[in-house]
Amino acid sequence: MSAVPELELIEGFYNQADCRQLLERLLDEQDWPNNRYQVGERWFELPRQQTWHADPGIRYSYSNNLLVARPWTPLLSELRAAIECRLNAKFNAVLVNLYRDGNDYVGWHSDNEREMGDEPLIASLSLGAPRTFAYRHKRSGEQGSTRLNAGTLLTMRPSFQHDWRHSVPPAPEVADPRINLTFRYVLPPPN
Ligand SMILES: O=C(O)CCC(=O)C(=O)O
Ligand SMILES: [Fe+2]
Repeated sequence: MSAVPELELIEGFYNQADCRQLLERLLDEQDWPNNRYQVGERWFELPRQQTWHADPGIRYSYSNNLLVARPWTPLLSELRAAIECRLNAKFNAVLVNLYRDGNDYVGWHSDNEREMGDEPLIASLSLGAPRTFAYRHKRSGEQGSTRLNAGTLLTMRPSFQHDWRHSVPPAPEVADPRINLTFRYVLPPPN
């Protein structure tokens, strides 16, 4: 259940034992890059770490120079297959975010890049420390939030990106890491 119809929550998509193992494997296997990036003359530091994996030929300009597409690892492919099967959907890319502790966050945004087309369906799997997922309507300002526990699969329907922004705000009391994977379908480049 969730407060807005554009979001669908499936709690316990993975059980707690599986979640612990998946988190450990991802922390260990993912090769987290340096999270500093440059825009013009200025350097910024991303307030989390992330890797981007996509099928061959898929290009995506999220955060411009930060995202170099990597191949799917066996573990990421396994997660993709399980989620595709449950949701009866297809994904060709995943953004893996590591929130090292409660100081890491993602600011207000919507995932509406042109490369995802007009109807972006995004599936988001959470592992590790529970964090708050907040959303705010672009026009009315209506706000809401939901807690994303380990093992929760959140589906964001296309209209969610049209009408709402979302964020995972800092939570300084959280000491443990969280990994979130957002599976996406990016349109192949035209040619
Ligand atoms: O960590 C989350 O739950 C959300 C991540 C997110 O919004 C994104 O990757 O675009
Ligand atoms: Fe997002």
